[in-house]
Amino acid sequence: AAKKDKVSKKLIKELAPCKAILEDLECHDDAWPFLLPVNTKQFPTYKKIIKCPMDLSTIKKRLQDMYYKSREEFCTDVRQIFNNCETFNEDDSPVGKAGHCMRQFFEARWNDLCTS
Ligand SMILES: Cc1ncccc1N[C@@H]1CCC[C@@H]1S(C)(=O)=O
Repeated sequence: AAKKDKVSKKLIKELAPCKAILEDLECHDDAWPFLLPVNTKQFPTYKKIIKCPMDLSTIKKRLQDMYYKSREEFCTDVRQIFNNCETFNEDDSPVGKAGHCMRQFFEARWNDLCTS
């Protein structure tokens, strides 16, 4: 039991900062395209082009459900949002620009963590 407790304590320590970063992403001015799963009724080709859809509400649920086993798994899901955005949207489109901005914001916050 002691070993398990140590692991879970470590995990809470690891994932608490992820929750803080997620909240900052959700309230960012440029988060509007990424708050919910892409509407495949509005964008019927999305499912065909994007194999691993991801969005901020899904990551929030995964954090709450203790789905992530490490900080890295959280980071991979966040980067998936921005990679999908680059695949589907033109760089100079409103959604494309928002994606580049949000990725920069995230990576800076992520670096703060890793060096802290
Ligand atoms: C992130 C994304 N990537 C490709 C196409 C569309 C979108 N977002 C749309 C634009 C605003 C919200 C909708 S949404 C998330 O409701 O579909």
